Formats: sequence, structure tokens, C-alpha cells
Amino acid sequence: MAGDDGGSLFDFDQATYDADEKVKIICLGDSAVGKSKLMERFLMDGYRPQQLSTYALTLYKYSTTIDGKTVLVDFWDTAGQERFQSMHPSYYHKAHACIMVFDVQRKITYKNLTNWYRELREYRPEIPCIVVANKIDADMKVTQRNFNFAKKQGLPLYYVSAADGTNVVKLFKDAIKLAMSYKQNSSDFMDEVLQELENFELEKKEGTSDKEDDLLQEMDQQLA
Ligand SMILES: Nc1nc2c(ncn2[C@@H]2O[C@H](COP(=O)(O)OP(=O)(O)OP(=O)(O)O)[C@@H](O)[C@H]2O)c(=O)[nH]1
Ligand SMILES: [Mg+2]
Repeated sequence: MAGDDGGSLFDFDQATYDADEKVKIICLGDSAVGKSKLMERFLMDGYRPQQLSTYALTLYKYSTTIDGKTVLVDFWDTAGQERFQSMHPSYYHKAHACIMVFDVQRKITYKNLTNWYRELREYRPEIPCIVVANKIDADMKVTQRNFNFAKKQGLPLYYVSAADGTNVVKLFKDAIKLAMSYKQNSSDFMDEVLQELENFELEKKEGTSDKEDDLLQEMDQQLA
């Protein structure tokens, strides 16, 4: 569970002052692939996260402890913008890792990964990116299928279900570690993740308004 490793909202204010590290993780993918459900499944499992909501953007704040260090994580989620097949540049600004989601039940969402990935690399050429095949609960057979996009790009692929929780905690914990290792200029953890996925065994277990621009700026300031 998300709260078991020291992650909590309770001591968030204190954690803000004590934090050793702060990272920003963004979520990309077509509408209705399950981006928000995934966040909610991870973050609300055990406690209530602080949440700033607007029509188009939600910022989830999360604090955890890794190797004795307090880490603050800002997860950025989006709704509505992805129908333009493009995100505002501020969304990518200073991001340390990306979670890129498609829906195993809708091929178009898999095809569109190419576009999302192209845009991500325009703004953030180097950050770690995890490809996420969501909704595997609807058809477990998909986990045997090859989704070559991830392999071709040299990216880790996680089979998950926001509905039943399969691999969700692992996905987010690995994303945080990847973001941290990117910030510390190390590729070690990415190598580890790719290696592990090679021996993969399924565990049982997206134009903004001025208002949104202001919010994005505010968020950037918080992160500075
Ligand atoms: N079966 C199944 N349905 C899911 C899963 N994850 C999400 N859904 C459903 O898919 C729909 C879309 O989920 P959201 O989390 O709102 O998708 P989103 O990517 O945030 O969509 P936007 O906010 O429009 O960009 C909802 O009806 C969810 O209940 C899953 O793992 N399995
Ligand atoms: Mg959403």
C-alpha cells in the first residue's frame, strides 16, 4: 500500500521543510486510458492526498521515504487537453519522469503513443519514461502480447490494472525511483528496471486557457 512506506499526507507540511529531494512526474496518454484512476488507485490506497483541481489539471502531492531520505513527489495529471493531441509546454517543464499510458482494449490509444512520445522528447529528451498497458483485468491474455513500441524505444513496459490494482504500486514506486535517479544523474535504476522486465513475470497481483497558464506557472513556482 502507498501509505506503508512512510508516504502520507499527515506529516506533509513537516516533510515539505525536511525534504531532501523533490521530483515532478507527469502522466501522458489519450483520454479515458485510465490515467486518473491509476493515480487514485496508488495515492488513495491508505490515505487522502492533497489535491489541487481544475477543469484540466490535477496536481497530486505525495511524500515518501527512500533510503532514509524524504522525497516529495508532484504527480501531474491532465484531462481534456489530450483531445488536442498535444500538451502545453509548461506541463513538461522540469519533469523528472513520465508515465505514458494506453488502454489495452483500444488500439488507437496504443498507436497514439508514438505522438505522445515524440512530443515528450521535444521537451524532455532525456527523462525516464515508463510505458503502461492499462486495463489488463478486462483481458488477461493481453499480457502475452508483444507491444513492440516500448521495446523499440528501449522503454520499460508495465502491465497494470487500475481496477484491481495489479502492478500499480510497483509502477509508481519505480517511477519515483527513476525520477530520483534521473535527478541524481544516474542511469543505474533504469538499467535495473529494464533487466528485471526482461525476465518479466506478472505479479499477482494528454491548448490551455489563460487561467490554466496561470495555474501552470503557479505550480512551476512551487517546484522551483
Ligand atoms: N476495466 C478497467 N477499466 C478501467 C481501468 N482504469 C480505468 N478504467 C475505466 O476507464 C475510464 C477512464 O478512466 P480515467 O481514469 O478517467 O481515464 P483518464 O485517462 O484519466 O481520462 P481523461 O481524464 O479524460 O484524460 C473510467 O470509466 C474507468 O473506470 C482498469 O484498469 N480496468
Ligand atoms: Mg483523467
